Amino acid sequence: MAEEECSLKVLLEEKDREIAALKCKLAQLEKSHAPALELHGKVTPLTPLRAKPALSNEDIMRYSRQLLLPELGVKGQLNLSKTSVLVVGCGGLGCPLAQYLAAAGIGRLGLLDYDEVELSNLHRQVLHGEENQGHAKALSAASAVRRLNSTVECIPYHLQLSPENALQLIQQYDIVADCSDNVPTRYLVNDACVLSGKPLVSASALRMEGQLTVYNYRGGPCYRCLYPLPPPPETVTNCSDGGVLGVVPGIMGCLQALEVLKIASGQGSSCGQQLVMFDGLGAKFRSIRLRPKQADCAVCGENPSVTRLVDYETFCGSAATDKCRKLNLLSRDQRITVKDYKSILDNSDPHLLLDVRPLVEVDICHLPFSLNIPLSNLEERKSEQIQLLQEKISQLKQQTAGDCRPPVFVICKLGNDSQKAVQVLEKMSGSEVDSITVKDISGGLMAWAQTVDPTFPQY
Ligand SMILES: Nc1ncnc2c1ncn2[C@@H]1O[C@H](COP(=O)(O)OP(=O)(O)OP(=O)(O)O)[C@@H](O)[C@H]1O
Ligand SMILES: [Zn+2]
Repeated sequence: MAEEECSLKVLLEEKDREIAALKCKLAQLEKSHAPALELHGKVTPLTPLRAKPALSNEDIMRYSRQLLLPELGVKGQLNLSKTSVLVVGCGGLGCPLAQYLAAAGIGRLGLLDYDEVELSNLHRQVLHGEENQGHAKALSAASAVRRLNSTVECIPYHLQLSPENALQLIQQYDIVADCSDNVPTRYLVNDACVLSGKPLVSASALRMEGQLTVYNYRGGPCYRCLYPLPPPPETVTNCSDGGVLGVVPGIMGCLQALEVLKIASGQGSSCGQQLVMFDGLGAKFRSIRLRPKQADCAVCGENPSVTRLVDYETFCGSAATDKCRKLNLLSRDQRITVKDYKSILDNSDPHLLLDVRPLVEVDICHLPFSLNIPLSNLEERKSEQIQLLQEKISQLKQQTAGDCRPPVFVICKLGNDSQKAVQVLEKMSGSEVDSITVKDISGGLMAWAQTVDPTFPQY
């Protein structure tokens, strides 16, 4: 009996290995298909969507619960089946949006994203699973959508929407949904929608709040009518900086799906000149009426200056991805690498390590012996915190008798806030803080985790 059990165990282990090898092969195959899809997205024009003459018995069963709605009915359902929607971004908003559009029987769904699935996406990007990590989001979302409703035509685009491809793509769809997370892409999608005459269902979500508007719809304003100029890049916070509770983009993505379905079915959206605001903390929705289309709008106005797509990264002063937002505020001699800092630790050289992240991030992980004063408190010159810093510096001075400008190293998550903190500290005068050598640790704690200590958590 024991022998049988043992050989069964060996067999199972062997099968597990086979399954793992097959999964690995599948992942490689999916990856190798991505460039082909990218090309497909760029060059191949789509065939027009054919209207279904009538609902099949299977359609009637599948959509029966929504067919019963007088607001939709058979006519509305047939309208859905002949509508195509381009989803820009398959992240926190795009996943629930695509899921509900597919479930409701939209005719064609274009799923566009340049990025790959990461573990930190899974709490909100609910079409992707653990096994999709490292895979193209567009492909992962497409296969989840196909599993849900194989009658929906689904076209993944593993590429970045850019001024070179946006018009060609957007012109092929009836409705566009902006589910991206950066300002240049918002202007790009807006302008491409205005120039192609497509309604744009746009939403955003951050922390515990969300917003939704439909632009360029039935004579209503476009995004530029309301925001003629981009915000200064340093005032823009994204989910990887500010955090977001997964269900909040879930709610906003569902609201986007609702507006798309209303437009596609023929019922129409009421958000064409309206901003819907969701406050997750207070569990409240608020709607405000927006100003109308502006005659002097640069793209949809009477004498537009934007008549073709422009360089949106230059216009906004920031990148169209949130991947490489690295500031360069200091000179070389004001910065050290994480490896340099490791040698300082190894040599036990006296110094002070100042961590300028918010407390909530310090609670996630931190280096031992660091002093935490958030950048915002330094900027506001919070007296208690400055006093604490001064005390630590005078202790350091006692340790480093003879060194009149002892070293203070500043660290944060990615090395952007720490540079700002160095500038703030250098401007402080007339105090202990005045007589230090202050340097930024380049790349911050994430560089520390990647190059010095792989056991240090990344977030
Ligand atoms: N110009 C663009 N072209 C294609 N996809 C885009 C573009 N701009 C943004 N996106 C995609 O939009 C999605 C936005 O979703 P979300 O903010 O939830 O995700 P994220 O960038 O993965 O998050 P995090 O900031 O936590 O890394 C991302 O998947 C991003 O790759
Ligand atoms: Zn406008």
